[in-house]
Amino acid sequence: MESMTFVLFGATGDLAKRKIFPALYNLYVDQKLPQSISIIGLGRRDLSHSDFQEKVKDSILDFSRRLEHEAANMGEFLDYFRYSTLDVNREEDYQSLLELVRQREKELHLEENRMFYLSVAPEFFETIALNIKNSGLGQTNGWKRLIIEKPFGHDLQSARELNEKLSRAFEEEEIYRIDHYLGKPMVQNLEALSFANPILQSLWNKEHIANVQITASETVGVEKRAGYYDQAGAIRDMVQNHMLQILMMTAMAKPKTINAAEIRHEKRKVMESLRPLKEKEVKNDIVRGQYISGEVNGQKVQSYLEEPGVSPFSNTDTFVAARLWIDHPSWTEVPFYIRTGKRMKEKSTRIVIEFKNKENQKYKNNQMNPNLLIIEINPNENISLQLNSKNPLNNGKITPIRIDFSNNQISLGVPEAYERLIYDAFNGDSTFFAHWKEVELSWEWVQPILHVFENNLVPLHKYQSGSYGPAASDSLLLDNGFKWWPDERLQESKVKVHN
Ligand SMILES: NC(=O)C1=CN([C@@H]2O[C@H](COP(=O)(O)OP(=O)(O)OC[C@H]3O[C@@H](n4cnc5c(N)ncnc54)[C@H](OP(=O)(O)O)[C@@H]3O)[C@@H](O)[C@H]2O)C=CC1
Ligand SMILES: O=C1O[C@H](COP(=O)(O)O)[C@@H](O)[C@H](O)[C@H]1O
Repeated sequence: MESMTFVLFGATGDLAKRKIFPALYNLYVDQKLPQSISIIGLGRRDLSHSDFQEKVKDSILDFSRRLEHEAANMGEFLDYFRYSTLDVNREEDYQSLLELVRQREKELHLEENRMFYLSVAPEFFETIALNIKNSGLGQTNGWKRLIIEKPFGHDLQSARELNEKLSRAFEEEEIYRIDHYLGKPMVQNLEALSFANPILQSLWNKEHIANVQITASETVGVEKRAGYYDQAGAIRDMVQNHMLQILMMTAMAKPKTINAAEIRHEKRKVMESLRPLKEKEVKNDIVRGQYISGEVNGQKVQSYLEEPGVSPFSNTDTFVAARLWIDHPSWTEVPFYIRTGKRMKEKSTRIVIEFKNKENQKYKNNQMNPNLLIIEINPNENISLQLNSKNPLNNGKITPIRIDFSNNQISLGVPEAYERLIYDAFNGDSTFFAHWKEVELSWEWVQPILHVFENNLVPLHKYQSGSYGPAASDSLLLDNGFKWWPDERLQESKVKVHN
């Protein structure tokens, strides 16, 4: 791998502490860091190089997935790090940064490859990009790359403005937009699952698939992020990015070649085929909700409106479910359902593919369950197939059986999303980063929903914390003769019977 300088804006922040330093450390342990690298952290507060190295060390001890931090190795790793004080608005700070970058490039005989990671609030992106350009940091004899964290804009217009400003300093190929869902092993695996398995590939279309359900439910509430979340809601926080990215990865056609350009091209085609929503369709096809108090994992929790920092009159959505249609010959009349919410019964990110069952009528007196392919993304990584089979203990009645292809043993040693993504960015592989066109098309699709939500043109369904969300989200599927899988309300009612 080429030698480089990694410049981290926001190096004293939460994301750096919890994700970025541990990811860099694990890459180091796996010998996946460049042989020669200089890592420069930036923040407003005054820190010496060794203070900063101590912070990096603490973050690894607290958050690294592995504890192979014997002192000798740790010392070598920490020696890559230097710190420079920088206020994003002070031009002279970029000059000091440039001096440090050049000094380290000289000391370590590095090529002039520079990676800039903006782990700061998005309102700083534009200023930083401009200063990178004007200060000379961006003029190199090697390559330059920019990694940015979502949110990429607050709506379509602001996203376009942001992109336009970034593009004054960086080319599209130089921008790596992190969507950490694209770093999850099972999301990355979707492409292999559907295209490397002829059995599944032949079934991956409207002839055989009845509907697709994508769920990202969380048990946590708004946590300490009300300032951001109350302005964003689930629609911006999860749907515009993660949920639509999973949709693209699930519905894309087989690329001509498996490479970044072709995969991103096919993903874009999914978004271009996504049926746009007008106000009427938003009313029919979108359900929004907000949690009230309840019990999650045995703990009583307060309502969204009682959370610190949330406006007591907030109409912010903490739950969104939607029915989507992809107007592409492969997917005509196949509904895709998505839903995401906070303070729900379980933490589960999964895709369920329900297959059509044309043989159902042949078995009289036997209500058959559909075949399901269940792809569990988080917290478990697993693929399972639900089939129908005769049960010898029940007079040969046809009952569903599950075949599990559990990955849990392997997943213990699997790199985390940030490790995979940072490694890919080091290598210039943008396959699992969001292309601007994907981001723009996602905002275009979401924009009418923002309008309807902001003008309160649809009900805000209150749902109990610890539930499966508003019952109205079931109706989206019932309208088409389907239900969410696994059969959750049934499981819920069974639990109640046993109680
Ligand atoms: N935390 C998370 O889990 C996630 C965060 N993100 C995104 O990552 C980004 C960073 O988030 P997070 O780490 O949580 O934020 P924090 O508030 O914890 O950290 C912000 C960082 O920005 C620096 N900073 C603030 N103002 C300035 C300034 N004027 N000049 C220079 N540096 C400044 C701070 O340094 P100092 O105080 O020293 O000035 C600090 O290092 C955000 O865009 C967020 O949306 C995305 C996904 C998850
Ligand atoms: O980006 C975000 O994702 C998390 C959920 O991520 P996961 O990896 O735990 O599924 C969500 O809690 C957060 O609100 C959102 O900003």
